[in-house]
Amino acid sequence: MPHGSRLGPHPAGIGACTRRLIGYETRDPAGAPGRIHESDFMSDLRFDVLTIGNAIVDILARIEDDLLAREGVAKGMMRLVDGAQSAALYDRIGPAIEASGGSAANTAAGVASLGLRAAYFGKVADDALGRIYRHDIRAQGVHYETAALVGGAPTATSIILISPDGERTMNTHLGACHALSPDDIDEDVVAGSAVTYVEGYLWDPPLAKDACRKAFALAHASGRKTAITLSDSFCVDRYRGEFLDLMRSGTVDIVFANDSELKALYETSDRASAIEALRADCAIGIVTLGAEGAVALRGTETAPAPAFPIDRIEDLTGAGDQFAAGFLAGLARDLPLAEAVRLGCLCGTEVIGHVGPRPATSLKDLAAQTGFRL
Ligand SMILES: Nc1ncnc2c1ncn2[C@@H]1O[C@H](COP(=O)(O)OP(=O)(O)OP(=O)(O)O)[C@@H](O)[C@H]1O
Ligand SMILES: O=C(O)C(=O)C[C@H](O)[C@H](O)CO
Repeated sequence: MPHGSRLGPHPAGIGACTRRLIGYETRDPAGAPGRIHESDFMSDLRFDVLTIGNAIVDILARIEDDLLAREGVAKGMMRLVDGAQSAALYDRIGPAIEASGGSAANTAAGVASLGLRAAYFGKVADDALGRIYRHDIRAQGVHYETAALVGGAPTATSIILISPDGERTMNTHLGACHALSPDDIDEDVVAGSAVTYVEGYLWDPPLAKDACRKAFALAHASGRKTAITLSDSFCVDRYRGEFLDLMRSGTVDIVFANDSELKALYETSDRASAIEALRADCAIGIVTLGAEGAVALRGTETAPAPAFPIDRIEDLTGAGDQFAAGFLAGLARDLPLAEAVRLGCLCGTEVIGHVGPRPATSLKDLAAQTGFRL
């Protein structure tokens, strides 16, 4: 299929597509884009973005890099650990900060912080951390109704080691996330969401990929869009064939990768050729490039944006997650592609200025102060 043709003749983004498919226009007479109109309710479009992911409580601690060498973990990666390994590592770190996390949940929180409508599916246990997690994501304005796991593994945690340069290395105990299954996919929510976005990390627990495939099929059957983040270069190494198949079969429309995930996907060290391969394999591809900003690809269109300057990087946890929030919100609001990338960069910059994976300020206000009209 030619690039971009899955998005139809008006390559104006998710919001535009959805509105076209359901036959209404949201620009008000004054021309302000993206207002929620009565027609939204008539159309059954309930959410701008639905995300699905591993529901994880982050345990964030500053470390010196020699701890990574002693632990035998590569800086910047996510490694899976069991309960005993997690407990042993916890004993070896200094004081920590606990915060609700999980890559796709962080993105949903970012979308809500931007003032858009977000929903989330992810599995916690019926335990203290699970109750905190549920409170936090709802308090952040995200629709979250996934049933908690009763009588099984505990709520997932990730011990996130923050290096002096802000890079984060994650040690994730998936716990209750192993129980996420197709039964947790609320069909009405998928059908009522303009885009369903999942994290590649979901290919680790056994049934979650089936849940994703079910959600993707429902989304497309309802005329909605689908998206995935490749999550981590080691995750790409584990599931390269399946990720490429999702892209080349048209199961996912929008693909997010950072530089190392992109190169891992195409097994090359050459960014330029990998970018062209990504362009050919999906309707919209986005590559985040840390301090170099990011670039989006849609058919023959290439839309780069520089990173916003930042005085001091405190913690890189969640940079890609918040980038995705800004970019998806930009598409939902019909921003030009380069502006959606720029909004993604703005959201990425906010989260690296403090410890923790979710916004510490209103992204809606930050976007308005920076000149975005959402
Ligand atoms: N050093 C930096 N300076 C300025 N902006 C940055 C920096 N690092 C990240 N960002 C912003 O955050 C966005 C996402 O960062 P990055 O490309 O590192 O994603 P990522 O590797 O997926 O992040 P993470 O895995 O830590 O969530 C970038 O496109 C950029 O806008
Ligand atoms: O920093 C990242 O890449 C993240 O995706 C953040 C973590 O996944 C998340 O908060 C872990 O629970």
